[in-house]
Amino acid sequence: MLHQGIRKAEKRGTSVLVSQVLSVAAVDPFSFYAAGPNKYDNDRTFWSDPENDTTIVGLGCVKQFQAYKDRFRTIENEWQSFLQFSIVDGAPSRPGVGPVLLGGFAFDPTAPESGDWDHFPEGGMVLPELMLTSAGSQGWLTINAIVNEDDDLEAVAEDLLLKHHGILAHSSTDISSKVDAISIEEIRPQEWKETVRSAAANIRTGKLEKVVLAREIRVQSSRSFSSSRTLMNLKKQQSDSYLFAFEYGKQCFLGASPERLVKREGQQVYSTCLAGSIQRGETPETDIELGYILLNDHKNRIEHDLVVQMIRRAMEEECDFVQVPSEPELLKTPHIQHLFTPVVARAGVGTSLLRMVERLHPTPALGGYPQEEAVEEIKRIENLDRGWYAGPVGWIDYQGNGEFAVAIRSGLLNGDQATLYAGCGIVADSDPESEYEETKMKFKPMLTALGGNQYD
Ligand SMILES: C=C(O[C@H]1C=CC=C(C(=O)O)[C@@H]1O)C(=O)O
Repeated sequence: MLHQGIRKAEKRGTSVLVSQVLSVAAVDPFSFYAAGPNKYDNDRTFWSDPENDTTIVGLGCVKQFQAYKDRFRTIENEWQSFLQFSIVDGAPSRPGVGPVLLGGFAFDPTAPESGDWDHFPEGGMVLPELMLTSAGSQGWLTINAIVNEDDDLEAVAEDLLLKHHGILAHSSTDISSKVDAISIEEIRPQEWKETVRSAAANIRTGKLEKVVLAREIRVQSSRSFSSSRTLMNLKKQQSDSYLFAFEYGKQCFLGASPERLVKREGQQVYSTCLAGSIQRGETPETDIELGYILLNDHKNRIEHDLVVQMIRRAMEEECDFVQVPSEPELLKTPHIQHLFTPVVARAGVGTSLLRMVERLHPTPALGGYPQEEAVEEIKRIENLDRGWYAGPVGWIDYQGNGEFAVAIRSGLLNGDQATLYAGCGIVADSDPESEYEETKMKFKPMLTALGGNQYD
């Protein structure tokens, strides 16, 4: 294949992607990720969906796709033209195997930056050098190489074999899920509550109907945070969420999000409306009671309905046969219950996964309503560099299948420090104190995974 690739590169006068897929016995994706730093220091990606349909771990990077302006389309176009002369061998006909890009997008590329996210591009997806896809007891290893016309076949082949053997030899690494002692620093909580108060007042008098305001907390550990350990903990504690991790330099952005943005599998498209929150009950009875309160709460229903309206409209523009249930149901995670409305559709002619991401982001679950005004309001009053928090993160394969989640319940690890982010939808009758309590609840999944739950 490499020989074929080099010949093709000569003929076309361009680099050629050679992608070889091997079926492998079940390899634990967490161990595979943890084995990465030996060779692939700071260059790892992780994705898994709540159904465990697709877990993808990427090590290294043979090509980066980064864009600022028109970021979704630019990456889409570059990916398509890059794939034009690619050679893919051994890939089964299932999504997420063979050439796959993994990555994400900042919430708002035009927002002022604090420096916290310096290593992260506004839009950045990577094609890993080695990628493990696992689904139940099945696994596939995709090895990607880019060859050029003047490459030496023997040298390229030897390099690939060494990497391949090296990683498989290491992938039995045992990861301890022990957590460290951590301390928490709140960042301007009073100022945030004040901002919520004035945002709600503006909503009562202006044309904005909802704005999502987020805040951050800083966490300090006695030793460097480990993204593999944190992912393992998230897997144990938040098994019904999407898990994701993206390393850039010494930083790693990771989290456990319950919220799908959009998934495409063949012509089938799925999205999710998730907004409106309440805590879990301590007993099954109080839990059911709280769920009932949430389903019937006026403020939460407004927050949720605005998300449904917007997603329905966006999906109807891009897809056919859009189905949206008329009433929300409950989605329960270990710390929180949400109002949840699933959306199913068929991809329209000429649409694509990244086009749908562009059309949907940010939904009123992360930005507000109307969309543009809400994003402007966030920029004006929030005083937070969201970076990739609340942006779309996910993957897209060479056949256009893939999935994006919304990067909430997340944090940025940086050595022995971590910054965690959480926000909530503000509407006309939002109360700053209860919104503050809601953000505390939304920090808990990440805090528990990092080192305990002393944030009460
Ligand atoms: C913005 C966040 O959550 C969103 C998703 C679900 C429920 C939400 C809410 O009830 O406010 C938020 O819209 C976050 O967790 O940081």
